[in-house]
Amino acid sequence: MATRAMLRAFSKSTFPCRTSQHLSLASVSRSASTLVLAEHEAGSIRAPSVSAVVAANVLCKDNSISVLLAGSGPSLQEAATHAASCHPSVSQVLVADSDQFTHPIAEPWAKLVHLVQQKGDYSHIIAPSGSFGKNILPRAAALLDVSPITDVIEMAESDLFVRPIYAGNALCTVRYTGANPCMLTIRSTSFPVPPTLADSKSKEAPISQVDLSTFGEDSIGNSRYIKQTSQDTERPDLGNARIVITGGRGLKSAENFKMIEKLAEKLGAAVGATRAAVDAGFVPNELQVGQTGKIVAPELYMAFGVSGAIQHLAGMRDSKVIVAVNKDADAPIFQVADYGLVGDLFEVIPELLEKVPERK
Ligand SMILES: Cc1cc2nc3c(=O)[nH]c(=O)nc-3n(C[C@H](O)[C@H](O)[C@H](O)COP(=O)(O)OP(=O)(O)OC[C@H]3O[C@@H](n4cnc5c(N)ncnc54)[C@H](O)[C@@H]3O)c2cc1C
Repeated sequence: MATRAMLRAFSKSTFPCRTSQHLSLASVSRSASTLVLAEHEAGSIRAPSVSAVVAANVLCKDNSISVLLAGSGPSLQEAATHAASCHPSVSQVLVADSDQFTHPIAEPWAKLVHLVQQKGDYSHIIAPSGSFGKNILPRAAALLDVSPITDVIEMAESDLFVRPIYAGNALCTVRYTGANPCMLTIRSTSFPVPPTLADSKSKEAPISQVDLSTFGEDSIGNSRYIKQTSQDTERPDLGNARIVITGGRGLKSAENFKMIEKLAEKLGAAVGATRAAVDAGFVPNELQVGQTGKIVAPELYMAFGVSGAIQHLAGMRDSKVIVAVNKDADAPIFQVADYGLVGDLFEVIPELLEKVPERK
């Protein structure tokens, strides 16, 4: 069985596809002052937004990171307090408090970014590469007349970034030669929050309100908030979980998929799925892992009845330890697995459920 280490070495060093899109040789000199667009929930800024601060810190060693939060009500103020102490490099938190931001709709947010950029003249604007950042950043970039760079996994220099292309099979180095601001979405799995940071109580940055007096009512645009549905809050968030248990088409039905959920419960894990499992209606599409789903990099990724299509691997190949169970010994998932078991998942999962102790 080819080991994952071999595959990684192949794709990251000897694979001939590390491309360079150096648009011009002239390097743009910037003194970095970065604005991070942060998403918050229940009075805290979300983990991917803290990763965006970690990424911003690679650019700005001189503590000049501003965090922008928008919303309304008391939970916004709680989130601002959290943002103010989430990383020692945060120099200020900007809060836009208005009913227009109660839901993260892209149009008013993009207009807000435009307004804040006009006042702050930031060299970089960074958002995490989830649905929040992917929704807002391109619109804000259009308003600011710059071209964003998405899915950055490495900040090589303040204007040189690495991002995956072809479903993660090649890495592309891009030099930004446009005008300020350089707008980026970052993959949070590539900028993990150091555990020591979560434990430490860092200094509190000042919090100030964004002046919205010039912010018109016309920013609502064509989008309308209908409702938000989210996964069971008892379970860890798929994007940040330490363990992910994924089921594929091999599970055969939504009823059988419940075995995956039971195992995840026992292990305190998040549940993932392949696109085939989602398309077959076993689980909702928020659980999809892969090129067109979520990108995960947990400590442990267990895949049951997953063939290992390239589009699926694009979302999980950076997991620390990969375990695969498949009845087909030639399934491509075994090429990236650290531990592989050729077997019938309908025998393996019940046995695991029996042997794994209940969580206290
Ligand atoms: C543009 C594009 C984007 C895509 N994006 C994604 C994406 O984001 N995520 C994604 O996952 N896919 C994505 N896909 C789809 C992808 O190409 C595959 O079709 C999909 O990942 C296959 O899912 P699967 O492994 O569950 O199903 P299959 O490929 O059908 O594999 C099922 C596996 O289960 C095994 N199996 C069956 N029964 C058992 C059993 N009893 N015990 C053990 N093993 C068993 C089989 O041997 C087989 O290997 C995308 C495709 C395209 C074209």
